[in-house]
Amino acid sequence: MIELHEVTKRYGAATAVHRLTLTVRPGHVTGFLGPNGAGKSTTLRLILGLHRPTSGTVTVDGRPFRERSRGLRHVGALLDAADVHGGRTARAHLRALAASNRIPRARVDAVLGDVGLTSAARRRIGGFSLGMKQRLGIAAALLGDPPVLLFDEPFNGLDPEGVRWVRGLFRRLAAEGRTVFVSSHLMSEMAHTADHFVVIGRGKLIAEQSLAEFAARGARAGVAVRTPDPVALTSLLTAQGGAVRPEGDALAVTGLTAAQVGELACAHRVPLHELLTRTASLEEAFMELTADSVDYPAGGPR
Ligand SMILES: Nc1ncnc2c1ncn2[C@@H]1O[C@H](COP(=O)(O)OP(=O)(O)OP(=O)(O)O)[C@@H](O)[C@H]1O
Repeated sequence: MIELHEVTKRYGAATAVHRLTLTVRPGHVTGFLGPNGAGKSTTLRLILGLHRPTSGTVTVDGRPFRERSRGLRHVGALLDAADVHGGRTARAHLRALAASNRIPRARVDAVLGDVGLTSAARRRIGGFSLGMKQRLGIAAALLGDPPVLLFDEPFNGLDPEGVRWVRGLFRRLAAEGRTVFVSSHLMSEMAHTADHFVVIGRGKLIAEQSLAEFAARGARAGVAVRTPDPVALTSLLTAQGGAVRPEGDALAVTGLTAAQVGELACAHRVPLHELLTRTASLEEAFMELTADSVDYPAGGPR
């Protein structure tokens, strides 16, 4: 379990993380989302003890991570796949990590196999593609068979097969009872990978919830219905407390379930041509949640 309590991190006058309190639990893949500059990488570095909080406490399984020797046995992390010694071979890199964490050498070839790099084990890392470096970084995170795993943007540079593999790997690690905390900008990937989400903006917690709760909160969540008699149906639905607005040739309804809409229409003999429950995509929900916290919005099309 990862616990942050009232954590603030300032760099000079800039506040990267502001009074952040959150718990990341075992048995789940928890997605860590936020716009550029929201404080995700800083938070991961605080968890790993690479930065000290200006105030507040950060613990992993009840203790600050910094206090643990042989850290890779407790927490495996991939922060920056490019941050490796290019002159070393993949195997030498992992052997050095294993030796300094008293991890049996046999684990090195095991994790190289797990990430599909066995045939590249003797090659120098400097010649690796970004995707291969990501795989190597994931191998390093798995090396100590740790109960807690942190990944910063792990999908970067991976081909579709790699993305699918990482997705399955994270789910497997969580199913084994580990804590898996993953930051990513790829909402669609996270929707397929994570079952819990933590969203931050400008260093502050915006939401901490399950995938279902997250998707249900978007403005597009609700019921869509098509009928040849929208006037009659609109007055029926609003009389029952629903909010109705036209959307193309359909009506978007909130405040009533699809079952309620269908039963009302049936009872009053209003024909329906289509009736469906909609959830917002993760991306839509994310955009709505973070709309006020975007530091670097892109200009619109010109
Ligand atoms: N070492 C540092 N010195 C000064 N400011 C920093 C430092 N590291 C981060 N910051 C600032 O803290 C804020 C949060 O940065 P951070 O990298 O944690 O965000 P992020 O959510 O990981 O962003 P991105 O999605 O773009 O990677 C930013 O405003 C950044 O400029």
